[in-house]
Amino acid sequence: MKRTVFVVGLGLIGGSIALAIRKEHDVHIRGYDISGEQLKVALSLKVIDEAATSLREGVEGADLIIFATPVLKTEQLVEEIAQFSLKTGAIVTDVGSTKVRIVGKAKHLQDKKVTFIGGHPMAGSHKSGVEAARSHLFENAFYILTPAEGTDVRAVIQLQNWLKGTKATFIELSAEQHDRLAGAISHFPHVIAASLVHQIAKIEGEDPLVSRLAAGGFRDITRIASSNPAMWRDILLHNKDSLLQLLEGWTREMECVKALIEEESGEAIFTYFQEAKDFRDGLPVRKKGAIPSFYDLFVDVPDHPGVISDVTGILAQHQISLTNIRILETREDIMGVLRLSFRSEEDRERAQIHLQQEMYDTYIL
Ligand SMILES: NC(=O)c1ccc[n+]([C@@H]2O[C@H](COP(=O)([O-])OP(=O)(O)OC[C@H]3O[C@@H](n4cnc5c(N)ncnc54)[C@H](O)[C@@H]3O)[C@@H](O)[C@H]2O)c1
Ligand SMILES: O=C(O)C(=O)C[C@]1(C(=O)O)C=C[C@@H](O)C=C1
Repeated sequence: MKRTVFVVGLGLIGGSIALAIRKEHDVHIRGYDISGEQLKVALSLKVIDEAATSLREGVEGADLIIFATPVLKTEQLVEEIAQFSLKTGAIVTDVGSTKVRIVGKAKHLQDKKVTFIGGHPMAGSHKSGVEAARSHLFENAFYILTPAEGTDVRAVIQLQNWLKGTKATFIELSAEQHDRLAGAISHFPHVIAASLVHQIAKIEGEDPLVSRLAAGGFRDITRIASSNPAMWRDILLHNKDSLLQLLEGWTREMECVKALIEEESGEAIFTYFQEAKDFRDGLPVRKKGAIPSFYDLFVDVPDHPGVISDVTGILAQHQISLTNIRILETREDIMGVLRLSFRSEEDRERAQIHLQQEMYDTYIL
């Protein structure tokens, strides 16, 4: 008989995990979502095999239960299932961006003969919903697990085996360390991105030209400000202490920068940027995580209809797959720049050769 996986919350992450599990296991996937629409889409996209009508019904007989709901909800639901009948030996996990409060609530499951292991796949997107789910979303990303002290190591291995289709790299942290680090590398940057957008919105009130000029660097650094506000509200509320500490540190940092500018200390300003560049350039680039792995190729294209299909046609003709394509807006009035992303260095090299043969100017940054 097939084993049963129950996914609660069929959005971007729940859907992607379900697809990744299906790739490696012959399982029956049951889903539950508060939104009937998401459930319907998940069924029609074959992300799940069956829709549960309630949490109680969904957990029944499930071998693996995954919470992929917003973190405040997950905290409640993990406690709620403690009143239901759960299969002995089942593993319960979650994918929430915060861990301390969720893992704390999982203590209610201690007497239920199941094992709770907190989880957080460190990859995602600013998109939401099951339509955006992809089985390869977590490929090469870190997948943090936060088993509580004394957790049976066999359960941790079992969970990693369930999740091997994610092709992520598993790493174990305490829930506290997780929240401190995720606060610094993920939660806080989202606050900064949103604050930069607010700053421009205020300036726009005085000079509307500013948003038309906001391209390149501004767009890159604020992409994540387009993320789901409800999700980020919950994360900030959950990770309050780490974020308040980070905000204090950041305020001090900005005071230092302010002083450097006021004093017109050219050398110190140079060092400030140089040190940041050295650190960032030294971050691992072949993994998803702090810096995603991109094999980008830039192509100058004249601004005329059909040019994108010509470029993609050339790639298709040589069976080169793209992982992403984007028109950079900086030069829209003169000449377009296409940014093509590939899965490997080899794909990028082949694309460059074939596009150059067709007289396209290409370059790698
Ligand atoms: N988006 C990311 O980049 C990312 C990455 C890693 C982890 N996470 C975490 O994954 C979780 C889900 O995020 P997402 O991006 O998939 O969000 P999403 O909005 O795409 O999906 C969340 C789903 O949960 C459903 N839901 C909400 N309340 C519910 C309830 N009470 N019962 C059942 N379903 C309910 C929603 O209807 C929605 O379909 C969050 O905890 C988030 O912190 C997100
Ligand atoms: O790529 C993005 O859009 C993300 O914001 C993904 C991101 C991140 O901050 O890196 C967001 C939240 C998660 O908990 C993990 C990954």
